[in-house]
Amino acid sequence: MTPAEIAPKDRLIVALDLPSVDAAEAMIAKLGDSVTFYKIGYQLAYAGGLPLIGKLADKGKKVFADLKMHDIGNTVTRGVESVAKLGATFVTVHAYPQTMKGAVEGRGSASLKILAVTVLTSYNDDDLHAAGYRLSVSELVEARAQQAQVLGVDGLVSSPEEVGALRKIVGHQMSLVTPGIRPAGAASGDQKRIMTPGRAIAAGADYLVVGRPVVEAADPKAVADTIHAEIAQALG
Ligand SMILES: O=c1ccn([C@@H]2O[C@H](COP(=O)(O)O)[C@@H](O)[C@H]2O)c(=O)[nH]1
Repeated sequence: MTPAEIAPKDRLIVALDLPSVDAAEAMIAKLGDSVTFYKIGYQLAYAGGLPLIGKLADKGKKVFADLKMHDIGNTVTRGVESVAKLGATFVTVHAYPQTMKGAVEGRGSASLKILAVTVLTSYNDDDLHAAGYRLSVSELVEARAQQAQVLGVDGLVSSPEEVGALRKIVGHQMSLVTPGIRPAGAASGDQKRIMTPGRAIAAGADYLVVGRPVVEAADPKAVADTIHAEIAQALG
């Protein structure tokens, strides 16, 4: 999908990092028409949140199943086959060659898009070295993007800091999805590679993932609306 084909409202993906389906449904009600795209990750998925994917899809919302799969290829293939039946738009896998190959096989011709997580946005070079990698964050993100492209993956998850370099590698063939988004003045928490919504869009990100700055806000809808306004301004 080219940037012009993405509905501006869909560019903000709100991470429903909440402890229960009831809490998630209350947040979705608060956000109302302001948010069209939601992300379900570990916290909600393991609290019984997977059926929300179909419920949200039935209401015309899009859902990103942030399951960050990583296992032997056959298990990833079968897992993605199951996720493809839930109604999600995106599912994540870690950007290891066997994992990405298995995921693309499991997707087959389904409409589900596979996103490969390049290097988590809470990691910097020191964290990668502590985990045994010799490459820097930017080198590893770029190497994994090249592998993902060859294997037929649909999109990449990276920090907005890498988006410019990634566009040069993958053009507009792959969607670039960026967590690590912080409105000016928001606490970074455990995120290490961060950018504001406006700068991330200007850098070329297709989708922005925002969790705590929205779901922990006193007025989540007001924060989501402000992010949309910043996105619109950056898009010109
Ligand atoms: O590299 C990654 C991949 C996924 N995430 C997820 O995005 C949200 C970000 O939440 P914030 O509260 O806005 O920090 C969260 O669900 C992560 O699991 C990521 O942050 N970085």
